[in-house]
Amino acid sequence: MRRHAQTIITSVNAMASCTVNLFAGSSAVTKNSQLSTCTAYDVGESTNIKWHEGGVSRDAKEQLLNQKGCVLWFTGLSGSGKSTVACTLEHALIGEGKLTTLMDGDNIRHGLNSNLGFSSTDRVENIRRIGEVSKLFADSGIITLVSFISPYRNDRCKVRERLQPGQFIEVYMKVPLSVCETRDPKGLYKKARSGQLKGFTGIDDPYEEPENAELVIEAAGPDGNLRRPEDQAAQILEYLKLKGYLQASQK
Ligand SMILES: Nc1ncnc2c1ncn2[C@@H]1O[C@H](COP(=O)(O)OS(=O)(=O)O)[C@@H](OP(=O)(O)O)[C@H]1O
Ligand SMILES: Nc1ncnc2c1ncn2[C@@H]1O[C@H](COP(=O)(O)OP(=O)(O)O)[C@@H](O)[C@H]1O
Repeated sequence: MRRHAQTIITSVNAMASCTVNLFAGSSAVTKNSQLSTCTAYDVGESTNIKWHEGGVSRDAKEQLLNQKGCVLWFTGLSGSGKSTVACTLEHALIGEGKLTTLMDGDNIRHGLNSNLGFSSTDRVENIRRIGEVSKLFADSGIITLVSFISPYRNDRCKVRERLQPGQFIEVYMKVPLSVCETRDPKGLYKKARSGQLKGFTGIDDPYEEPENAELVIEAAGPDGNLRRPEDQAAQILEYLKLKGYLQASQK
């Protein structure tokens, strides 16, 4: 009962700051009208909408889970190991008693984003949409792993801007094209090289490397040998522990 009351107080306090963060990162927000009880806004294509305040705060959820909600954004060429390492890391986090979710480009394109292809316009929308979904998860205190090529720097920056400072952790799978191409588990590089597949990232579509990624996961270790996915995932887990993501803020 006491804990319940505390949670409610925290939520009410959080409501006060809600309006400040309301439209952070949104574009084209204009006041539309003063309705009888509230102010209505136009946002993008949506008109006469109002933000509903008063949900349970992120902090209350983080206390419940004893972790900090964040987005681990894996980016890199096809075959760089994004899915493998994200998956390995997710298992390790669950082993530590943490709540996670994992969104993978290939899988999300089977459902939510099945209406998108690989034109630059569609890739932009793919990343915008997943950026928004990942924000919803992170704002619920969940450690959110996102594994998309996300080739354009500007799109990744926009997702970062939508999140609170420290909530977006860019993980760059820095694996040379030659290594990815040798792996080629789906035979897509072969198809792209032969001209059967057009607009393939790294071949005839650009990949813009991150400039300030929180984590750069190198393909090879100091001995020059290729690193194992388990070791790459361990590097990320260590970072999360060191930076305090695996516990809630102290009260
Ligand atoms: N033209 C082209 N370019 C790049 N990748 C292609 C393409 N066509 C299909 N695929 C397959 O789709 C997977 C990448 O999807 P993403 O949603 O991560 O791509 S993006 O972020 O919108 O660029 C990617 O999966 P991964 O290999 O896991 O990265 C490919 O299997
Ligand atoms: N660290 C690694 N060392 C060797 N092979 C790897 C490593 N990480 C991934 N792989 C292999 O490379 C291929 C591509 O990995 P995947 O995780 O599907 O990459 P992506 O999601 O970036 O396309 C798979 O066959 C996987 O088993």
